[in-house]
Amino acid sequence: MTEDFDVDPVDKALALWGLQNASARFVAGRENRVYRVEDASGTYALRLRRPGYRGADELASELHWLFAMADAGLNVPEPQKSLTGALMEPLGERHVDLLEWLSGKPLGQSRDPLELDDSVATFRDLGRMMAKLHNACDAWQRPSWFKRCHWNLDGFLGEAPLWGRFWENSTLDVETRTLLVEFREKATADLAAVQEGLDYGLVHGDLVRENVMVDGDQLSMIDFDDGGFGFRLFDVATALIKNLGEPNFPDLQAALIGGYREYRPLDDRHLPLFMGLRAVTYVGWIVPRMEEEGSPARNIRFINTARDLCGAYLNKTA
Ligand SMILES: Nc1ncnc2c1ncn2[C@@H]1O[C@H](COP(=O)(O)OP(=O)(O)O)[C@@H](O)[C@H]1O
Ligand SMILES: N[C@@H](CCOP(=O)(O)O)C(=O)O
Repeated sequence: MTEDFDVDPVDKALALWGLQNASARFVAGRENRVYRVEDASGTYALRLRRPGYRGADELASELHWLFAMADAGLNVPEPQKSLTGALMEPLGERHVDLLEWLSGKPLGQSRDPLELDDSVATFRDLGRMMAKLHNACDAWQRPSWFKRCHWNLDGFLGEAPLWGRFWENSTLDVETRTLLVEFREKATADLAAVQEGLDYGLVHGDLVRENVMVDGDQLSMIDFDDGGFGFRLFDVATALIKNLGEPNFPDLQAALIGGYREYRPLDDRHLPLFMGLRAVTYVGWIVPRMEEEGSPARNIRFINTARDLCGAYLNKTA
């Protein structure tokens, strides 16, 4: 369903935060609708959350989590309270929230080569920031009603994976489908065998380049929409997967893991499994989005990455 969100709902939303005189510029709308809002009091990200993706309890959980992480000194956008003192407000069929606007620009775009002065140093910093996030998550006392998704065995590989039944993507050729089905079976057995020993807790879930902001030597994280309970290696795999084409990928990986280990232990023996798991999530994610602009090319890219990573995993562990 398309919605015609022009000035009206945005004005209504701004008024809920007492920002009726602020200027608002549309920034993004593929998932949530995001506006950059500015007035004398500061700059903010107004988010009209997409309907149907997360329940009100999950959205509220995300905001309380974010608030706690900002409070703990993490570089994340602090949610702003509305005039009623709430972190989010209902607006029609949606919920809206207002976050602190973080300075800088995204670390990169998925399809383009990285353009960083020192990509290895940046990935070391990213590893450090990720470990600090995991530490702060473990230290945080969650409210009893806290509810987020679970990136666990079922969430990746069960009958209804969080991002969809990747093996049923109708564009898969027979050979690739067979490979992904085989990966699903093997990954299920392997994850079941090792999961008890793996670091598990709250994870960002989508630390791709677009969700890491860079301002000078300062990094920050946005978009906790897919955050939930998960294996910490999932965050590592997510941060790495869109960089596989970088000529210095092994150095980026080593730097990320090295930076992480400065603040938190990390057993990376099962990283290839999580690279495969991360890759197949995208093959499922694209299925209901196949008609969107850019989707055919994205779909091919996701399938190729999954074929490479899952194929490598199966060959290595055969
Ligand atoms: N707090 C923020 N500070 C700065 N930029 C933001 C902030 N929140 C969102 N943005 C910008 O808006 C874009 C979309 O926001 P995001 O939360 O990633 O939504 P979605 O994943 O739904 O597209 C981001 O890529 C970023 O450019
Ligand atoms: N989950 C991503 C998928 C887009 O991947 P990309 O590699 O094309 O950037 C999203 O939310 O956009």
